[in-house]
Amino acid sequence: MQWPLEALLPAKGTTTVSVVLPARDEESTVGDIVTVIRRDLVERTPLVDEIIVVDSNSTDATAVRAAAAGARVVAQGAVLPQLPPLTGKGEALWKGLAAARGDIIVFVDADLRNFGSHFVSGLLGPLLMNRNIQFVKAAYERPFIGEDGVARRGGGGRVTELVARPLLNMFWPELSGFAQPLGGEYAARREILEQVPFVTEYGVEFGLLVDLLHLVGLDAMAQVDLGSRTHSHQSVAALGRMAGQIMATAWSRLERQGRVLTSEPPSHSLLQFGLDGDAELVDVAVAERPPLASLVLEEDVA
Ligand SMILES: O=c1ccn([C@@H]2O[C@H](COP(=O)(O)OP(=O)(O)O[C@H]3O[C@H](CO)[C@@H](O)[C@H](O)[C@H]3O)[C@@H](O)[C@H]2O)c(=O)[nH]1
Ligand SMILES: O=C(O)[C@H](O)COP(=O)(O)O
Repeated sequence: MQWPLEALLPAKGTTTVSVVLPARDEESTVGDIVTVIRRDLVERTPLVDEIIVVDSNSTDATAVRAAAAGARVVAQGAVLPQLPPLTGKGEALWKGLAAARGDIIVFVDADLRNFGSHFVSGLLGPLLMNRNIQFVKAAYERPFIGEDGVARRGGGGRVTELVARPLLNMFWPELSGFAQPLGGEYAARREILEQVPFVTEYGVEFGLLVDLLHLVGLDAMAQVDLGSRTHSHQSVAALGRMAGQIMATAWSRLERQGRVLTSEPPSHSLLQFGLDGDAELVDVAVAERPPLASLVLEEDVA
């Protein structure tokens, strides 16, 4: 289904829309993405009310590039500074939600290499046109772009294929129809995002899908086909750590839903081996932020 801007604009009415981009060291892509959103969806067709880049402890020029392109840049640690800081992508998204003012929040990764404004307008389509829809997830083909620059169809999304999809089919088969459960592009109404916890690190997308299914039910969750998505690939070792975080997230939800009983908690240590046989013990634990709506801020009680 197509979502022409001329149909979306009247449907938007007074609804406000925030686009939130979590970004850690994305100086090479974040500026172009912000520029396209601002040009197409703020200036030409005013569908988007604010663009926020959450600078996730970058050590490069991410914040400068994002601001120069027209985003409001917030440092992850500067949002809700009274809370002890946590790390990772989930933390960046939760802080982005806290900083955003829109009725609808659109999350977009800041490392996309083939970004077009249809990523945002496509995600907005079902939410603006149908009041019953609460959450929209993007689907796309995910090629793997090798060092030779050649795109290999079906080669991307390795953690999705090897970890997330099998886990979802095993334990939450209602969610198996989401073609890209780990993808970073999705949109939702603020009021439901504020009612679910956010897992830190890379467990956030898996946790949100499972928790939102519980909160709003499958009929309120939609999917849009956005064509193809290319991004920066991480190393296999980094994806191993991501996989560990996603398994830890799945386990926490199984426990919470009373579907597993455990006499001792699973280990969160992962022993990884380098090319020289050198071993490194890494921590794949994930923390969790509470639903934003449950947060009693000091200024609220004062
Ligand atoms: O500590 C972090 C780590 C990442 N990011 C940003 O989050 C986005 C996605 O991170 P990336 O490292 O590119 O993740 P992928 O390897 O692409 O992982 C995929 O799978 C993850 C687990 O579901 C999702 O979080 C990602 O969105 C999805 O693209 C990018 O804009 C990053 O800059 C942060 O803001 N803070
Ligand atoms: O979603 C995933 O599986 C991870 O982002 C890894 O993606 P990649 O295999 O395309 O790097």
